[in-house]
Amino acid sequence: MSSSKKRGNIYLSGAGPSAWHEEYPVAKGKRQSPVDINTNKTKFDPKLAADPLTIRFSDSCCQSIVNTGISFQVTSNGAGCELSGGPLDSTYQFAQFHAHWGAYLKTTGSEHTVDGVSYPAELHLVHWNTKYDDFKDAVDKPDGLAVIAVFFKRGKEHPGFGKIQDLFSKIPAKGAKVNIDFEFNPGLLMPPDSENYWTYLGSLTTPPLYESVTWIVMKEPLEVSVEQIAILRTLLWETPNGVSQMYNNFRPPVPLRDRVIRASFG
Ligand SMILES: NS(=O)(=O)c1ccc(NCc2ccco2)c([N+](=O)[O-])c1
Ligand SMILES: [Zn+2]
Repeated sequence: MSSSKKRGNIYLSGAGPSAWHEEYPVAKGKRQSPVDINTNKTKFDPKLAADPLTIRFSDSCCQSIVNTGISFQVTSNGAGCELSGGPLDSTYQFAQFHAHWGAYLKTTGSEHTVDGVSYPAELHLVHWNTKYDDFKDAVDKPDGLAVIAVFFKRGKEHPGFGKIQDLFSKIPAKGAKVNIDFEFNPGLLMPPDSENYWTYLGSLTTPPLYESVTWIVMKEPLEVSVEQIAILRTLLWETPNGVSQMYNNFRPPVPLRDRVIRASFG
């Protein structure tokens, strides 16, 4: 058991994300995530448009949903769900999606920010590089993972995401897991325009913070209803004061250091 497991909630124990470097020195590394996307400093790269990002999802790729103790996670065997092109030099296979969100009536919640502005939540669709044997082999390699980040903004209801949220009541505690016995295509969670994105080399945003992620952050947010943002907080997690509603499970942006964020659009 790593000490962080004994401490339980990585966001609420000790000083939270600002103390992660004590157990994970890489937290102060050169390619950490998330970051603020300063749109005055991003650089359009025509090569990204020349070899368009190819995002393939299927109706049959989501098997189960689990409460990981810091988010929900919809897990996939990756069948028919692959990512290639754009900034990627090989084919990546879909593994899971989860999200990060804020507190009631707060504007924070996303991990990446755009010109210093947060969204209420951020979805992560995690893929692993098929040049490696499996996810576990890929997870700590510099080119091991590719994560698509989709910002959530308050607006009209998103019925597709609602079908996933209908399962939250079945996973009330850390480790709880249920099968998904209906077809769910994660492509439903992509914004209408997924041509425009930013990309940079970064890391996992929670311990062990491996510097193994090529981030692909969609410029256009996905609309979900204000009620759906609230339903995220009906998931439960352990806190130093007992089990309570899950929220503020996000790492704030860290320094960009010597990196340039590329844009697929001018
Ligand atoms: N917020 S994220 O998409 O960057 C993210 C964070 C952590 C992990 N994993 C934590 C981990 C890896 C090995 C042991 O434990 C993953 N992931 O696994 O895709 C994704
Ligand atoms: Zn995440």
